[in-house]
Amino acid sequence: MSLMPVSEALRKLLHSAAGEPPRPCETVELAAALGRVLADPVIASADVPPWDNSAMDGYALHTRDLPRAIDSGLPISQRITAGMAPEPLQPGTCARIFTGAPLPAGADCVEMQENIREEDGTARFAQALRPGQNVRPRGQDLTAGSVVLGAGHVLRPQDLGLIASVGMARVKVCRPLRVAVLSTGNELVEPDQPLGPGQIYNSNRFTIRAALQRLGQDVIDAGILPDDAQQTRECLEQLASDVDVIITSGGVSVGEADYLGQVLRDEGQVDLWKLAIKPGKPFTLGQIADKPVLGLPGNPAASLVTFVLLVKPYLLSRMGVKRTTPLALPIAADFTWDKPGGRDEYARVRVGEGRLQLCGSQSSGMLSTASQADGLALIPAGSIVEAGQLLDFYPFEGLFD
Ligand SMILES: Nc1nc2c(c(=O)[nH]1)N[C@H]1C(S)=C(S)[C@@H](COP(=O)(O)OP(=O)(O)OC[C@H]3O[C@@H](n4cnc5c(N)ncnc54)[C@H](O)[C@@H]3O)O[C@H]1N2
Ligand code: MOO
Repeated sequence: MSLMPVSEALRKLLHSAAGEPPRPCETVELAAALGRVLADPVIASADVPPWDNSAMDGYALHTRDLPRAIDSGLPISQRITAGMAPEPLQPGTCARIFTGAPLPAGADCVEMQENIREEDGTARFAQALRPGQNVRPRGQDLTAGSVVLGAGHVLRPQDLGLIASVGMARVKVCRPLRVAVLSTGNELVEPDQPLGPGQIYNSNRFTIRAALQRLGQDVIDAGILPDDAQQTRECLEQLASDVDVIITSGGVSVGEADYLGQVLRDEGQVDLWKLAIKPGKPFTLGQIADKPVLGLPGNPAASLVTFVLLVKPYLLSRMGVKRTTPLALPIAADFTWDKPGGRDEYARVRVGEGRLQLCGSQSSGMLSTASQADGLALIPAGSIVEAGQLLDFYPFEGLFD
């Protein structure tokens, strides 16, 4: 059976997300809006800055008075600090002015104080200035009525500052999704419990929960589900009545105990399965009782990679975010890759001396190499890599934000 290219899987995921009802929204204080998704565009109600102001500590004057300013100097007729409302500048004079202070009417430029000699209330200028020099004009940053940020924008620290700069204290944002996280497998035990024969600790639960928290979603931890068809069916149906999205790990491959996939096929529907991605081939998109189920493969690295590359764009799209694909940076490989694979491989890599270095084993059962890595590098299906070749690098910072 041929594997579905990742691009096609992503298209289907985003199409499926677009078919869901839009998120309800809520109004939050700006200080609590970090990472939230704007529900409405933010429009500037006034110009920023609201008036022309000085970019330097110095002296404001009109360029027409420059010949005299250089020749014999100009009397200083006022002193303007930030926060003051200045008087209009008397012709033939200059004003002492400080960074951020409003430019007085009648002045059109500012000279920095390092270039001025001040003596007995007179400022002597040394050089010519252009109109507008060292002046930050009204509306330089934003003009009244312009779109400050569009709907679907994920708010970062600089965005909160920008919104505050137009005087807004609250924003309308999308309500987070209720997302259930379900771990499947008889072998799983929670940390702090003794390990019995054949058992391992449930690590995916923590990776996935934390990744969802980073995205600001409401996480419902549904615990561990044993490998049992009846319990899988009941658990999925119960979760479907309670949450917006179900994310599972494990049980989606072809094994006899891979009940997650089986129950979806028998009781719900499977829209995506078997992708040309490594790690992560058995990633599944399905539905149960009309609720989406995103089935991550159990192998920890496969779970991580499919979360950041497939689940995250789906969730962002559900939240109304427009740009859902992660930012890729072209960086030269410091390794060779001789055997072309049949799937797009997302290799765990470090950046050392500006080049991508493989982080040891790329086994999908290993998580330590993911923790050593700075991000993922794409080695496209059917490709070899020569040292120095540019690869798309996806830093974890961008993948998890
Ligand atoms: N005959 C085939 N076997 C497998 C194929 C295949 O195409 N044919 N695909 C392999 C690939 S690729 C992957 S990836 C895995 C995924 O299988 P499942 O999603 O069904 O996952 P499990 O079998 O339940 O578990 C796989 C592996 O991961 C460990 N695991 C599971 N859950 C957790 C957890 N919460 N925390 C830590 N580790 C977990 C589990 O113990 C297994 O070792 O299938 C291949 N097989
Ligand atoms: O996704 Mo599996 O981990 O490709 O080997």
